[in-house]
Amino acid sequence: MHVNQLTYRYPKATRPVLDGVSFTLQPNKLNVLIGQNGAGKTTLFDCMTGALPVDKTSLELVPTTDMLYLTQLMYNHHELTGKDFAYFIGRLSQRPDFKKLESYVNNLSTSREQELFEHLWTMKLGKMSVGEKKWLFVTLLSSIKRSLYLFDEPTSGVDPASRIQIMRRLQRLVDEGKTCLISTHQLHDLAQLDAHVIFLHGGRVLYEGDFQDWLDESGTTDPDEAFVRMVDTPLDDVAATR
Ligand SMILES: Nc1ncnc2c1ncn2[C@@H]1O[C@H](COP(=O)(O)OP(=O)(O)OP(=O)(O)O)[C@@H](O)[C@H]1O
Repeated sequence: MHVNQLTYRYPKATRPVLDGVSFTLQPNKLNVLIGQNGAGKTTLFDCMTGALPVDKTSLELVPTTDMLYLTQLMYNHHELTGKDFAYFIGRLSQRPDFKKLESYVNNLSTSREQELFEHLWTMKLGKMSVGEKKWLFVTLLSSIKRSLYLFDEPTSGVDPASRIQIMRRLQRLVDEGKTCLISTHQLHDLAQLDAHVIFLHGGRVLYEGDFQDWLDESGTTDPDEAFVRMVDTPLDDVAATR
């Protein structure tokens, strides 16, 4: 799946947020979109999923009905319990067997995940912590069968242990042959994964490739430092590499 020369400008904005963005999603790696606040990551997800109107010829993806997109603004009805939300997801995915707690729990890989799921089953969404809700949403939504999964910052506000659980769940999707694109600011988490990095900067893709190669090219083992070095690159130099 490819994105080719995608351009998007918000109405009334003077400059496009995305200005000829091109990359190829790797099916066997976790694709990770990184970039500064305001670089256009959410805008890119919205363009890819049809939430924003773009020239369709710039998108070589599966149909939107075969995508799953978890936005940062997660659906949130405070009175719904984890179980209610699971029913809702079960209806979406047309999998009636998801009406039972056991069918979810059996799918979970660790006892910690199983305990957390049972804990959240009867809890209202309004009472869950940010991290608990994110973990629950990613866990339930990743059970829906799609070819392309897009998760906008699935681990922001999540403690390190739960971040690892979420990343493992995403890795499992990749292992099952699904294509997965996430955005994150937690770059150290990527060291544990086989990540394909897409670095968005100045409206363009400044780097696309393996996480480890990116570190090597940046001349540091610290991904945060590599990030700073990239965003410190003058935009004229970005233009020169186009
Ligand atoms: N509806 C809108 N109208 C006009 N400008 C917008 C709109 N939504 C976002 N923008 C602008 O587009 C730019 C990209 O925003 P976007 O949310 O895509 O960034 P992001 O990379 O996801 O940032 P973050 O890491 O903070 O989540 C920002 O400058 C933002 O102010």
